[in-house]
Amino acid sequence: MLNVDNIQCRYDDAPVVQDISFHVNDGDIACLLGPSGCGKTTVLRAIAGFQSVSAGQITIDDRCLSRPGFNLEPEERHVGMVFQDYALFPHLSVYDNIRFGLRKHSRDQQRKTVAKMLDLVRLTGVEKRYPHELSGGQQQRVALARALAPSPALLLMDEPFSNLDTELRRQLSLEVRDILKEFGISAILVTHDQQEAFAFSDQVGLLYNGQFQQWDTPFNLYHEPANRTVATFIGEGSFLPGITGHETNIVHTELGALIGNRAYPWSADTPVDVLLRPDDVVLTQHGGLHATVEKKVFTGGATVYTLRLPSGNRVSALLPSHQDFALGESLQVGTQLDHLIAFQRHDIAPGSATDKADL
Ligand SMILES: Nc1ncnc2c1ncn2[C@@H]1O[C@H](COP(=O)(O)OP(=O)(O)OP(=O)(O)O)[C@@H](O)[C@H]1O
Repeated sequence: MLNVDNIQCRYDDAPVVQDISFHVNDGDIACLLGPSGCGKTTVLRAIAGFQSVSAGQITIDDRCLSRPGFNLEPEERHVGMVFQDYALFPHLSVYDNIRFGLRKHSRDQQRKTVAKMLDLVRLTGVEKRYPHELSGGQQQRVALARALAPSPALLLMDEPFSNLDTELRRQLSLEVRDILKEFGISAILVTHDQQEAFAFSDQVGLLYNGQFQQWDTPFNLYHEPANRTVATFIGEGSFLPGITGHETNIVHTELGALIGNRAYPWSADTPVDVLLRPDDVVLTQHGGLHATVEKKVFTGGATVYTLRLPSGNRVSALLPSHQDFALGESLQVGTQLDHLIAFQRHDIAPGSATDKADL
């Protein structure tokens, strides 16, 4: 449906994002994730028509929206937008805010659409109120209703939940996802919150320094990171040094011989770093290694421990919180892995194809 083909955007003649390609299928929710300043909003603004492209093109259903020298007006794109700060008109009632994009429709049609939208965002009954008479969460629902009222082909959302407190943020983002899915609305979310990106989206693109590091499902970003940047940014994890064995799927580490399920491209005795997620590190009864509890973060159902291994290397372990270990306590730990993600150490530039292997 939406096709972003190799676009580049510039500010003051310097490229800010480049080589950006992805597509969004009908009814899919995509997400642009990345640290502050990596270019997420710039890509979103290019799709909305507020930012021109200096290379590549953007199309919706084969209709060209942008290419160098051509920028279809934002209002001609059939794209809705929801912003972080709600951007409601303060002097207009909820009713008038929602019907703002429906000025070409008949009064009767406007009334029916506004009622339908209020029902959709579960706000029926507040149409006469003004934005300042609503909570932040309610204002954002009105903004969503306003953006969806003209039936856009695509909804763009720029950090729409970040002005809300944590609990409301989680709750509203799940509700909005349900609404989009129920009505088959395609959308792109911009966020720097990884948990939000994972819970909300079908596909996530990780942007770093203006370039995509990986465009994939949340599951693959977590379990199959394409390079060190993705492995470091996504999820919690530690890199444990190891040496490849003579068998092409084994890495020898302090935590024992870790066995992957695929062959790696390196010769024996190559220094590598193995990515260990906190749920890969487990307590063992027999064998294993003694590790000292250095830090602990209680998260409710589980506790994340930072463990120091005899070598001084540190790993994280996610353990059920009913087993409560004290700082300084010694635990016997091992690993439980489905497959290995390893990166060759130092001698190849991070991010290059041969730098990484799934084992
Ligand atoms: N109008 C502008 N003129 C010049 N540089 C800009 C302009 N807007 C953004 N930039 C720069 O472009 C880069 C990308 O900005 P952008 O807003 O797209 O990042 P972002 O990933 O959305 O960040 P954040 O999460 O902080 O909103 C930043 O370095 C920013 O300083």
